Amino acid sequence: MTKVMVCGASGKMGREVVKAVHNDTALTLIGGIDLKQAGEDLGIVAGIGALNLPVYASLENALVKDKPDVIVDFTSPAVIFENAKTVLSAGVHMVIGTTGLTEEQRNELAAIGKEHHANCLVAPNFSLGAVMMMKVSAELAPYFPNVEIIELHHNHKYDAPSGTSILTAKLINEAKAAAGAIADEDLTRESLPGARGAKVDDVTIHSVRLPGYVAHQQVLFGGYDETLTIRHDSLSRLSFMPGVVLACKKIASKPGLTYGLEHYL
Ligand SMILES: NC(=O)C1=CN([C@@H]2O[C@H](COP(=O)(O)OP(=O)(O)OC[C@H]3O[C@@H](n4cnc5c(N)ncnc54)[C@H](OP(=O)(O)O)[C@@H]3O)[C@@H](O)[C@H]2O)C=CC1
Ligand SMILES: O=C(O)C1=N[C@H](C(=O)O)C[C@H](O)C1
Repeated sequence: MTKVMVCGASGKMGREVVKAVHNDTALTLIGGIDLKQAGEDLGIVAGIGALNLPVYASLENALVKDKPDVIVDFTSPAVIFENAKTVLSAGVHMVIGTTGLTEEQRNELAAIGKEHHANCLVAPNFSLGAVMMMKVSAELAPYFPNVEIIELHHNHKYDAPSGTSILTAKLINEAKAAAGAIADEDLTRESLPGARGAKVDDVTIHSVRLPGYVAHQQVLFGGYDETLTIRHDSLSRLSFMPGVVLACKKIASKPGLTYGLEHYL
């Protein structure tokens, strides 16, 4: 049985992860970490009734009390780098759903994990549909090198652009570079700063934040008198749970730091 702790346990994602891990027969939930709900019962925090499991005030507190096989982190871009350093240095595998890690930070974490024999998955999106959207977008990009992304999220999201859109743009840019495909030059002048969105190399990303949305993304390809749009919608946070559970089960057999759930499928 794989012993799992959930960091960010009382958050929107954390509560769903607590339930999903608790409901899986191959995983054993042993505790959670969350600042404000520390000292409470993890099951009560997740809304499923008492489980007689602790919520710790910090990762450090949790790791001196018990040693999980895996820590799943859904906290915030402001703390994820420090959290990951703490977990990997303790020799514990880490499944990271939290967005915001830079390439440089991922490289540093890979080195720490290697030194302490701890594996790490950084997955900006755990839903199967989103992974397929990214894969198909990369396959289309050499044929349609003119591409923009619109990502739409709830208004409590910490970051913009989303982690998913950044990884999508990276995969598209890599596919275009490998094929030698080049987009038309964008000669537009912005009459209002920000009107054309943000660039990740050759791909423009537009971020929408509104109440009512969960997590959605469109990848728009423009061609010769035609357009092609790929759209993915997470209708609730349950869409991420099969990917999180799969990652907890597989991480012990995936050495090093992996970026993207596609490498686990
Ligand atoms: N990879 C994926 O598939 C997905 C990734 N995400 C990402 O996950 C992250 C969290 O999203 P979401 O659940 O919506 O956010 P929430 O704000 O709902 O939850 C974050 C939780 O983490 C807690 N927290 C903050 N700092 C710490 C810390 N140092 N130690 C322990 N707990 C801490 C917060 O507590 P407090 O409120 O007290 O600060 C809060 O309870 C974001 O980066 C988001 O983009 C979201 C959905 C899917
Ligand atoms: O904050 C969110 O909600 C989400 N964050 C991730 C991202 O930034 O891509 C994954 C998903 O889009 C939901």
